[in-house]
This record gives sequence, structure tokens and C-alpha cells, in this order.
Amino acid sequence: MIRFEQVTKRYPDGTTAVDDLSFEVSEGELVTLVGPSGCGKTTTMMMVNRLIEPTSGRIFVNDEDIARVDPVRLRRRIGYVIQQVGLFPHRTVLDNTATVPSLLGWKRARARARAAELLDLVGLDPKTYGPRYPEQLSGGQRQRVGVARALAADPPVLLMDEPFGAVDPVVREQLQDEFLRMQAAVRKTVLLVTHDIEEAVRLGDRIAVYGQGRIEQFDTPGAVLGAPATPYVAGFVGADRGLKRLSVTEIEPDDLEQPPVARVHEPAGRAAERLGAERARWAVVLDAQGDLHGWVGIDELAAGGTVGDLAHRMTAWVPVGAPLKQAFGVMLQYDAGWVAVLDGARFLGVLTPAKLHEALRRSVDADARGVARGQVPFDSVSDA
Ligand SMILES: Nc1ncnc2c1ncn2[C@@H]1O[C@H](COP(=O)(O)OP(=O)(O)OP(=O)(O)O)[C@@H](O)[C@H]1O
Repeated sequence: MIRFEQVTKRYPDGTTAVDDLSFEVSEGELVTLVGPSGCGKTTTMMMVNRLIEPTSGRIFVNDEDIARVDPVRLRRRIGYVIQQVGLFPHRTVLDNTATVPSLLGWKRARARARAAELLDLVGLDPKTYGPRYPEQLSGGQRQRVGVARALAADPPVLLMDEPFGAVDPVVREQLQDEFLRMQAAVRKTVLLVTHDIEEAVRLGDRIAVYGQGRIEQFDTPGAVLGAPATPYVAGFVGADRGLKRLSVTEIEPDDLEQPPVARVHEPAGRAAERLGAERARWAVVLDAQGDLHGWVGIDELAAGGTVGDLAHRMTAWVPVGAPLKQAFGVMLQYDAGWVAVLDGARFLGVLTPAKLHEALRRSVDADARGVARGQVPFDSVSDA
């Protein structure tokens, strides 16, 4: 847990970097601090590990007033990841990762075993990468080592300052995904600084949107995008916030349509007759358990045999609970008018562009009215 109580930081030249800041990051929560350059994000973060001292106010880490904790001891309990990873160039990746455990006086073998475990966790094979030197890694790999090193002593709190800033957008998205998977497993209390609203929305359980030295809104990504608290926040999250919402809105079973269905063992002729009567042009093919087998065009059924003989593999599918953005991406990738949605292998229905739009509207409305998404009646969705 990290708690700020009326914290102000004024630099000697009179700049007020942070002004009367109060907020709390719960245990196991990931809060992103986002805002334009110079708004005080880094100052906020560096006050938590006492690299910067506040002018007034108090900061608590796990209910302890950090002003009373020796800064060096404090820092060993707080993982710190920065953009310019800051690996020691003359030490191997394994030794870099073992830095903090070594400082804490762990035996060398234990520190190295822990480092190997952490490299594995961030997706770097310790046998391959452990003996290398930082210059022998890609930017993305160095970034991963930075994360592994910050986690090595298993600190309850993690501070991350633009941790994925120095890599290209594709690697960046990969690192974000990996980090989210890892965070789901280790559940650290994380404060992450970024100037990128996209990243803030993707990673944060909650987001603090900074204006000049102040938090303008502190809420879930859905609420910040759906109901910006001030015109400033609305401007910062951007006119395309409907698009950004695609990343934070999950596909729910209620969003789906039921397409024409044929069974894998059904004789093709019979399926053609039945589906012809429904004026279907294609059908989803399911097996006896309701698992997805593929799809078939109605005209193709004239060839005879069973439906299964004629079915095509279905590549355009996403798991239920995936963000709408993923479904949209699949639609574009396969130039498909719909994507199948699966729960494991079980077929739940298809998402069409119209349904995707409805789901998006519903999620915006729900957050604007402060109710959970599932509680909004379907017919209240407007086309505004
Ligand atoms: N040592 C210092 N002396 C005077 N002013 C400072 C000092 N460090 C930072 N500032 C000022 O305090 C304000 C907040 O800086 P801070 O680095 O916290 O911003 P930031 O939001 O992290 O920006 P960026 O995204 O560019 O890193 C800025 O106006 C900056 O110029």
C-alpha cells in the first residue's frame, strides 16, 4: 500500500512540482500516473523511495511513514524500474539481476538461483541470457532484465518510470502483455509513470490523470474514458476515446449473435435444405459437444457427404472476455464480417460490427452512469 497525504513538493527555484497531493494505491493494485511532460509524475514517484524529499505532507508505504525509515533500507524494499534501464555494463545479466539480493546479504548461490528464476519469469532463458552482458541484448530484453532486477528481492512495492518507453511500439505491446501476466501472478503494489494514455489505460487498475502538479481524475480506465471528470481530462484522453475504450471493454456473452449452425456429422443435403429454408448463406459447424469445428458455405453443401467433410477451419475467433479491440483486430485481419467467440473450445456465438458498436455504447453509458456494465438494460443503448 502507498498513501500520499497532502504532499507538496516545491523546488528551491520556486517551482511547485506537486501541489497538495492525496491518494492511495491499495495492496496489489497497479496505478498508472499519466499526464503531459513536466506535470510532476516523476517527482511524485521519486518521493516514494526518497530520491526526492517532499516539502510538506506525509507518505506511507505499508502504513509506515517513510520519513522515519532509513532511505537505503527503504529502497531495498521498493523495486525501481526506469526507462534507461541502468544495468551495470561489466556485469553479466545474471549478476545484474542478483544485485539487490546480494546487497541484502544473501548467499551468492541463493541470490543467483533467485536471479535465474526471475529471468525465467520475464521470459528470458537464464541459461542463454544469464551469462551475456547487457550490450549483447536487444532493447526489449534489457528492459525485461530491468524488471527482473527490480523484482529480485521480492519487494512488495514496485515503482516504474516509463519502463517500456525506450522500445518500438510492437515490442512495447509485448512487454506490456508480459508484464500484465506477471503482475497477475505476483500482485505487487505498483506505481507506474507514463505519458502515454494508451499505456495508462492498458496497464492500470486505476489511473491518476495529472494536470499541473495536481491529480485531475483518479479512477478506473473505463471511468476516465467514459466519463472524464473535467474538460482537461477529456482533452487529454482525446477525441478518439471511443477507440481507446475498445481496449478496456470485454466481450460478454450478451454481446453475441447466434448464427445459423450445422452439426459436423449431419448429412450435407439435409443441412442444405434446413439452412436454405432459413435463407442462410453460411453456417458455423459445431461438433456434438457444441465445440467449434469450423464453418461452411451453403452452396458448398451440394457436394454431399457430411457437413464435417466440407467444413473450413475457422481462423477468425477470439476468447470470451477478450477486449473488443482484439475482436476488431481479428475482423480486420481476416476481412471478416464477424468473429466467433469461444469459451475454451465451446462456441458461444459471433460478434458482428453492429454488436461490437452496441457493446461499446453500452460500456460508455454504464461508466457514465456509474453502474456496472452488466446491469445496464440492453434496450437502453442509444445510438448517440
Ligand atoms: N530539481 C529541480 N529543480 C527545479 N524544478 C524541477 C526540478 N526537477 C523537476 N522540476 C520541475 O518540476 C516539474 C515536474 O517535473 P517532473 O519531472 O516531476 O515532471 P514529469 O511529469 O515527470 O515530466 P516528464 O514526463 O517530462 O518526465 C517540472 O516543471 C520540472 O521542470
